[in-house]
Amino acid sequence: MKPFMHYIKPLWFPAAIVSLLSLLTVAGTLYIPTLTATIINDGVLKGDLEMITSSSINMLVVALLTVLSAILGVAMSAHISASVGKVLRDDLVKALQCFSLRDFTHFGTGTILMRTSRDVEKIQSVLGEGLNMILPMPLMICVGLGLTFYKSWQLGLVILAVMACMILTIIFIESRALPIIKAIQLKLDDITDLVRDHIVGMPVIRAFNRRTYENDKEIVIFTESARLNKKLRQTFAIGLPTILILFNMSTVAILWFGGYNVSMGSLQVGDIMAVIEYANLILLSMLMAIFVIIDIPEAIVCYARIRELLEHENTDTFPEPYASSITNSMSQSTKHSTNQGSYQTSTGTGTATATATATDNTPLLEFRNVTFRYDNAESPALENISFKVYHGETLAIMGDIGSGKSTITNLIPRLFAIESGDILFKGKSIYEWNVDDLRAHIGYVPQKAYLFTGTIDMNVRYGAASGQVLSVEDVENACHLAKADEFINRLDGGYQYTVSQGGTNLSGGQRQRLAMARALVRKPDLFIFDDSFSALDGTTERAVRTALQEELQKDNRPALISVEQKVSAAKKADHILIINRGQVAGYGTHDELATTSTVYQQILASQEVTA
Ligand SMILES: Nc1ncnc2c1ncn2[C@@H]1O[C@H](COP(=O)(O)OP(=O)(O)OP(=O)(O)O)[C@@H](O)[C@H]1O
Repeated sequence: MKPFMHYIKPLWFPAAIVSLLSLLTVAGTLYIPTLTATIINDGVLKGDLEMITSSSINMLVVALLTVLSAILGVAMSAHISASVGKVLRDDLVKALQCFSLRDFTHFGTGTILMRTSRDVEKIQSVLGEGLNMILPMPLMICVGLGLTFYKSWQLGLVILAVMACMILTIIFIESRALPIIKAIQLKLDDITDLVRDHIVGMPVIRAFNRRTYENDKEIVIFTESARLNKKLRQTFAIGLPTILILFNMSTVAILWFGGYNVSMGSLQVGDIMAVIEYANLILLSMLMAIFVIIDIPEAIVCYARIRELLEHENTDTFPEPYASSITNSMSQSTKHSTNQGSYQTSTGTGTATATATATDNTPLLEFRNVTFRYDNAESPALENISFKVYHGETLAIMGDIGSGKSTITNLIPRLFAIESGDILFKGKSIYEWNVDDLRAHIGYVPQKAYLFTGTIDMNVRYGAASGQVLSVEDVENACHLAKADEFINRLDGGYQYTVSQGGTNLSGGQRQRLAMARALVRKPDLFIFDDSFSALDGTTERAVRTALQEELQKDNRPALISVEQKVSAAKKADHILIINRGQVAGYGTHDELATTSTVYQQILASQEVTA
């Protein structure tokens, strides 16, 4: 695990200033009671008014300087903790961008959200408070105890004894609290998952009157969380009064031993006042430091949880013969680059660029005996899939629900890695492509259109490949092709209309059209439309399909792979791929399949289409 100091190192200068300021604060804080003792012993008891006045002025100046250095120290430590928090969050975001889709499923949304928010927050607060509270503590103890022993060794021993009792109490509390803290953190992850599910699924919950059912689930998890929190508070409740009692007992013991020493003539009254003040400062400083120290184990757990994400190796495997070369290149590449997607920037054995042109006979895309399995699935979702798509061609994929159509489309931009076989793009395995370059050639419209918080313009521009500069006309033209311009112009602010998270303030059809515009603006070589037309009305669908056909005639002759539900749409494609239970059940034109494929014949029959 990368040591935490790695994050502090670049901040050595502000850290050094905080240390210096805390030294000044401690010196000033301890100087005040020393001065008090002098005022009482040499001023008050001897009736020396001049001495009292000059010492009081001194005390005022020292007090002001001490306050100033304390304020500066707090400001500096806030700067350090905020900077560390920022770097940690940056690292986390970069690491998450390198996660495969499997990895997200493996960890779960709740824990990822908690680690990037609450865990970082905890580390930040413990670091900030630690610099303010823990850093001055050793100095306060050493100098405070030294001054006390100088005045009276018996009083020094009293403070030491109280400190020892305090430490034992804290160790006892902490050993009981730590397992509860860990359990609370796991529960918080579950709560985040549950609440997120409820917010996203609220329409379904309401429509099906499942409020009570969901409430019951909430009650179980919230009750358990409340029980753990109560247990934690009870654990602390035993300890804190004990510490306060020890605190007060120290004053009583100092007065008792101090009074005895004064009566024996070995101590002055002012010294007792000073020692009480030293004891208060030492114990208070210890107490405040302990409050932060109590939080350190929790912060360590948080850091370990964060590191688990930061150091997580992408779990996707690669098909032979690319596995070893990709693994090697991954280990050499800069980890956690900022590319969006599953792998590091230089995954793939090379940085292949287009090796075939529109006039070549090389297929634009070729699946060669591809087999793919989802995590922990007993049987593969796809088995031995083979087909080719050429430039300018349209391929419709059809099949039953859950037969594997979307899975095929997801494999092309390497959202998942295949188990065996190969997928070739422009004659090169997609595993030999630099993943960013590969994706730059693909305009992907997922089955469920997702939009990001921001403007419509920003969401469409999201489709730009890296380095591609888009003009206003490019955005408007893509929206026109996707027939999105009609509704955009009716919205308040048009292209600057604010889209809420996920695009929930737009209809399903509007979201789908923007998702298409996002793919079109990229001007890719391969369009992948995963059942993207089903959310559109008939007129819009026809208009978009016509516009898309015109795009396929452009100079770069892009191809289109489209998952289709309706035979009426699929029959216009150059080829149709029929998938049944993860296997190819037919490939050919509509006419060919209508006579050769029983699965296609069943689809025709179900849609009452005659061959
Ligand atoms: N992320 C996943 N993890 C595990 N299994 C999955 C995952 N996604 C899909 N599957 C399974 O893989 C199979 C193929 O799913 P896929 O989504 O490709 O089907 P589809 O033909 O596109 O279905 P639909 O017509 O409903 O969109 C299904 O049996 C499904 O249960």
